[in-house]
Amino acid sequence: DEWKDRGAAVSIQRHVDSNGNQTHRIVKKGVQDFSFGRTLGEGSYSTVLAATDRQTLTEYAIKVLDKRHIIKEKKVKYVNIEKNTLNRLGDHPGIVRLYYTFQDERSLYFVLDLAAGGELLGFVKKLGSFDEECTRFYGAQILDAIEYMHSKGVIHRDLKPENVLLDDQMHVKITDFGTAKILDAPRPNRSSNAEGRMQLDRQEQDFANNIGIPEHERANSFVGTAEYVSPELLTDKAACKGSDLWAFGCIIFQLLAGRPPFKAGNEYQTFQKIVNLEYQFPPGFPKIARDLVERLLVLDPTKRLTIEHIKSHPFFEGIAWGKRLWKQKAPRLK
Ligand SMILES: Nc1ncnc2c1ncn2[C@@H]1O[C@H](COP(=O)(O)OP(=O)(O)OP(=O)(O)O)[C@@H](O)[C@H]1O
Ligand SMILES: O=C(O)[C@@H]1CCC(=O)N(CCc2ccc(Cl)cc2)[C@H]1c1ccccc1Cl
Repeated sequence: DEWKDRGAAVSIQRHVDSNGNQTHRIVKKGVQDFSFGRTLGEGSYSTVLAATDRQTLTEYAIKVLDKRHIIKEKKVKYVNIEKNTLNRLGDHPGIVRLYYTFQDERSLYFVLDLAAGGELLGFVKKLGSFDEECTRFYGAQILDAIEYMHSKGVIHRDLKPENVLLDDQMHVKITDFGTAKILDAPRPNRSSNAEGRMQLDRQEQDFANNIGIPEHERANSFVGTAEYVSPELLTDKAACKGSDLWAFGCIIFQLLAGRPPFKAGNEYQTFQKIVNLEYQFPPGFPKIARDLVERLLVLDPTKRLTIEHIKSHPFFEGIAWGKRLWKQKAPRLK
């Protein structure tokens, strides 16, 4: 049997030799242990390939990062954040799991759950919008995963339909934790401003300093995705757990309306709409969903609904939270 230390590429195999003596073999997974298949997608610094473990025939998605490119683009810290965050979030059905990492001279490899269904965004675009039942199911799975992340002290900070993947059962698998924030225990020397909010971390400071500067001219700033960025991140305060719930509100709106609430000609105009809370519901937007969204898209993060309140909101009436949510069949997207 194998004992896997997740996040490392090591597995220890218990072995009994012919004289019945028990021995242990340290087995390090590497490129040779997998046969690589089709390209699932490309990121700015990565390529994601389907791959099969030659021994167990298990299928994975392997994210391959080019070291030279990462170093050139000064993204080494994102790689470490992604790895450390995924290692912390290893035990939830709604979050892409990291099984191994290994490297060779040119690349870093992350062996992840295969989300064979692709991106939720693809389905929203294909169908135009979701009906209430589908929005309720996918919203509930996304919220359940957010609750787990927050319970582990992780803020995603870039939640959007592109980062909500789907597995072969069409269940949610959230990915892309390179820009996540790990809420480490407040260090004694960390000051916090009036409302006791954590001070900006470097990424947020970078971002705050670069608002309005076109991406290509920014000096290494952290960029969430304009349409889903929360107002507190724009008015140069630190992101908080409420920032993920702002993005959640935007996602619920988008699933039902077929477009995000805040969208303008360019990023800067989108930011203006966000900080001025300038958005309209399309005619026919369901009333109870409207009530939920209005209580999430609130400028003051401390005034947004908490996860507990969202779960008991009438919009989620009938949802069985917890394990059952992940056992049931996904409603057919139509
Ligand atoms: N676990 C996975 N299973 C299946 N497909 C995946 C998986 N992870 C990523 N992908 C696909 O691969 C593509 C690249 O993902 P990756 O995380 O490398 O970059 P990205 O985050 O999309 O881009 P960027 O790095 O610019 O933010 C994505 O479009 C995604 O749809
Ligand atoms: O943190 C770890 O698990 C190891 C520690 C040993 C090690 O050398 N690496 C790679 C460090 C690294 C990060 C970025 C670049 Cl561009 C190059 C090397 C780390 C690593 C290995 C494989 C995949 C990801 C990472 Cl961060």
